Amino acid sequence: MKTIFALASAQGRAGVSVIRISGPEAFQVAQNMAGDLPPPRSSGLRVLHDGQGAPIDQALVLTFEGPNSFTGEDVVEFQVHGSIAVVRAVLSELSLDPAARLAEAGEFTRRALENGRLDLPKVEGLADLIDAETEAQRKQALRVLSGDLGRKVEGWRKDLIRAAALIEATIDFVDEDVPVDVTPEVETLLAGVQDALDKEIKGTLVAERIRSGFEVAIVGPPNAGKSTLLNALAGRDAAITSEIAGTTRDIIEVQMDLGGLPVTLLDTAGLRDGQDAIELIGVERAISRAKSADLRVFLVTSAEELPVLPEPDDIVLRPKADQLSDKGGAVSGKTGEGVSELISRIQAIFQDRAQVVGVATHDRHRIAMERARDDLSAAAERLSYGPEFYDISAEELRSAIRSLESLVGRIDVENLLDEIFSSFCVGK
Ligand SMILES: Nc1nc2c(ncn2[C@@H]2O[C@H](COP(=O)(O)OP(=O)(O)OP(=O)(O)O)[C@@H](O)[C@H]2O)c(=O)[nH]1
Ligand SMILES: [K+]
Ligand SMILES: [Mg+2]
Repeated sequence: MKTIFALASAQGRAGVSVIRISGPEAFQVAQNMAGDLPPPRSSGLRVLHDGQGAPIDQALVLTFEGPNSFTGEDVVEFQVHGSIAVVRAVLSELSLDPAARLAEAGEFTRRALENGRLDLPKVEGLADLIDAETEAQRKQALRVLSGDLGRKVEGWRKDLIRAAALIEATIDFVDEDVPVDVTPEVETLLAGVQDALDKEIKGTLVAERIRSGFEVAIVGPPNAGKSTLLNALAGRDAAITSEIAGTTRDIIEVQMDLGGLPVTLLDTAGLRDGQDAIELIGVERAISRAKSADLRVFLVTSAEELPVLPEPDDIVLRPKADQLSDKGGAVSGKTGEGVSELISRIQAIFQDRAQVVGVATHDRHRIAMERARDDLSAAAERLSYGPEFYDISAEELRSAIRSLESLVGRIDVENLLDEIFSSFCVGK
């Protein structure tokens, strides 16, 4: 394994930049620049030199001896002044060392995985944590990174292995006429895992929203004040507003952090018939995006104006509250009346939906769990056909176990790695 190095902190000017070196020759490579290293798991101030002995910068040097490091290999970190020139000089000096090369994107994490320092969900959690922009995203990523999913999968796996063993034991006794009915215990084990899988599968769909954002579409007739409301919610002039009906045509998207939850607000074209061809395309898009959004805010003066049937959580408000004497259920983007109530309402709806998120958070998790669940129901059904089907039932259980193992990366990992690591940047 070649020793690798990279800038581990963000590119550009900063107070401090961190350069990480990992691999069997990390200590030697670091010594060539820093002289004597501090003992493992401690830090020391050193002057980094180039090959001619000229100083580059003063650095705080941290040493970690494998396997007790992020990658599981010997690791040295240089904390240097966060200057573009300093970082460039240190990296180019390191690249002159024949014992080391620049790391590829995600290569540190990949080594951590290969050395058993992280399992696959933890790698995904780490990627999510690095990408996290809101509180909900940070918490969700941390749950994955903490290894909860790996522990849960281990529990399910144990239950299924026990169930398979019970079935197989019965198969051995079938000829000997020993009446051991293990099916009640097997059924209980299978039902327990199936239940848990169902819950987690449901949660992954919402978890995906926490990562990418919940969509909220604002819909209503032309000139209802949709764009004005969007601007008020976003706190900036994201959409053009005017007294001309049919101002908005394309869908305008604004990303917001709503009480820690990522939300994408959609402003849509006013819904009406028989205008020019371009406006009609806008109306079609408005309707289809409104339907697929997670929530709709209708700005309408009467029920007849509703373009689609509201779903249970949807919010129906009357526009231009400032012009109404009865302001109940009305909002005004212009004066701000009712806007903070609307924000709280949207926030409460999504916080409520976010409750169902368990420890599985990725599409990859969902797909593996769905496969396991399908195998489990097949196994359970077969079991009920009687002893002649125990063989095939046990085989289906083993297939379910394999699906769960792929979830934590025990098997079938190689083809997944490239996909997962492609989202990492160099130095992670
Ligand atoms: N009095 C009052 N006027 C408003 C309010 N909201 C919007 N308006 C005015 O109503 C007109 C239309 O506002 P827009 O925000 O462009 O309406 P829209 O629903 O986006 O219109 P389209 O994009 O054409 O469908 C503008 O002249 C706004 O200034 C409000 O709350 N109160
Ligand atoms: K308008
Ligand atoms: Mg508009």
